[in-house]
Amino acid sequence: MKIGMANDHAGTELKKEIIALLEERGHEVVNFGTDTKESVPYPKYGEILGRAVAAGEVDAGVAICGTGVGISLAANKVKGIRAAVCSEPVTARLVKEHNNANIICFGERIVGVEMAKAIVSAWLDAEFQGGRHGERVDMIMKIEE
Ligand SMILES: O=C[C@H](O)[C@H](O)[C@H](O)COP(=O)(O)O
Repeated sequence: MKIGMANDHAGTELKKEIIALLEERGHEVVNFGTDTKESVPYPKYGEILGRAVAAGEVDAGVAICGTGVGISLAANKVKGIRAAVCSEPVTARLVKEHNNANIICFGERIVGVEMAKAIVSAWLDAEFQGGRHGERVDMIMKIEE
């Protein structure tokens, strides 16, 4: 898959580890920045990633900020985006299986490197289950109309 990555200054270090994981797993990574610790606004990066996923420029996205929340709120404002904040892998699996989350988010100030890798792996390994979950996701997407 082609996976987009975006983060603010609070996610720069963890992003490097996640890019390495994604590349080890054979994915192509598109890095939308930021790549320094100079303070930048997370809404900008959430929006950039959200628009790239919604446009099909990338297949899915990983977003990091201090908590994962701010960047998820921004990404979720883009039509077609279901960005989910996770701090452990069970939720990460379920947001794919039940909610078909197309962006996974977490906080560098909240989770360690190994937990973040476990979150990303659980999300990538899971499959959307459709059925009743598909009907509910459709209901969410209709709210955008
Ligand atoms: O939800 C917001 C994120 O956690 C940001 O990364 C955080 O607010 C940045 O905080 P600061 O500007 O104090 O580094």
